[in-house]
Amino acid sequence: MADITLKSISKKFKKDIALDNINLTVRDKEFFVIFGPAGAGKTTLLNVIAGLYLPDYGNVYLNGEYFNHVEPEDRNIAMVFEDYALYPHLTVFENIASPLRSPKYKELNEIIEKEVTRVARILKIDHLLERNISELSNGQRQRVGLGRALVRTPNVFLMDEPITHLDAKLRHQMRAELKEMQKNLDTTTIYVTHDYLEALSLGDKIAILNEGKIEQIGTPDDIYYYPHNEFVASSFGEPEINFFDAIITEDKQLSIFEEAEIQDIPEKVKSKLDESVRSVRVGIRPKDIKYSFTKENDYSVECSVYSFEPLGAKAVFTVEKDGNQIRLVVPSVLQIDMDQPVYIELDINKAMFFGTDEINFLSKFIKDAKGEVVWQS
Ligand SMILES: Nc1ncnc2c1ncn2[C@@H]1O[C@H](COP(=O)(O)OP(=O)(O)OP(=O)(O)O)[C@@H](O)[C@H]1O
Repeated sequence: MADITLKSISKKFKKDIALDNINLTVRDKEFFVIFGPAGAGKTTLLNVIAGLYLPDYGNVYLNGEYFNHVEPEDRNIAMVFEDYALYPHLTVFENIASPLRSPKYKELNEIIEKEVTRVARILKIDHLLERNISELSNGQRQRVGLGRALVRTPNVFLMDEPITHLDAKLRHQMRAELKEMQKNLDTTTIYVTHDYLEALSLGDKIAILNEGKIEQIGTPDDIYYYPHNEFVASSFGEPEINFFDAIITEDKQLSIFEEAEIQDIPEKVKSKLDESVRSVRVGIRPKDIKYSFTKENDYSVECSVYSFEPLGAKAVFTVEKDGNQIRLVVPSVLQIDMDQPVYIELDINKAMFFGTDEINFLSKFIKDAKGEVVWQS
């Protein structure tokens, strides 16, 4: 069993703050995803957990025990990196077996045989064991890299973008396989990615990191449906969510476009709106905007066509209103005349409401006695 807790972790490189007061707990057997853009601090965080970097401030605990002073090689943590440095002159079997032959783990041949076969089966490379690394595809090499980490039954797996280099089709396949593999492994895993689909599909929990700070921690549903702020909402979803400035009227109704009818605010949002709130930001995902080519009701507004980008069965249709671009998802068979007017209607029941400070009115978080944000799961 292995759970990991980070308390108030901060790390600087000269003047660059890579991690800024990180607090999180990864529970035993959880698949915990760390998601964030380039330079967010994801790899630094893994290195702190692995013991490769000492934090400037804060503590790491394993199963509640203070862990900062434990040397990396004594942590029993296995790391899988994006560039899986394999031994090119050895077979797949020998590559996977290599950690078990190291002086630290020196295992009997019989045990090595059993373990390598077990891992190779999980990764579906058992038919490749006698091949040389040079005879493998990139995807197969990636699996050998994973196999080499899996063979050790560590306390924790740390995976740093392990499938980023694969082409889209293979990545999709590996994503499904990683998920299946995780069920069989039963080992706490911390997985770094900047791919939001990977985060949503693999994570039991996701922590969103941005400029060294945690923006939100939650289940994939929490993150997608209750993003804590505009940064999180924009990071999950393709095409990106649309934001509108809107006015709350005296009788608590919503006005987004001057020429459209004001609308009722969904009850659950209304009850959270303070009397003094007069302006909000409304976030609506592209799939939640209806379109038509004739005006159908008083809630729709006229826009002009900006662009039409077919992507297989679906297309991204961008329209323009008062100089702002609004993204919609439509079937790609739609015939669009660039000069025709288009009417859009926002599905307010699917909208997210953010304050002018970009914080979502409905996201689940509380503040502790010190005023620090504590995420509810
Ligand atoms: N060894 C180092 N020396 C100096 N600065 C560093 C070092 N490692 C990371 N940084 C800086 O710390 C910040 C966080 O880097 P980190 O590699 O952790 O981000 P990341 O989220 O993993 O990014 P990416 O997705 O691009 O790998 C960046 O500003 C980076 O330039």
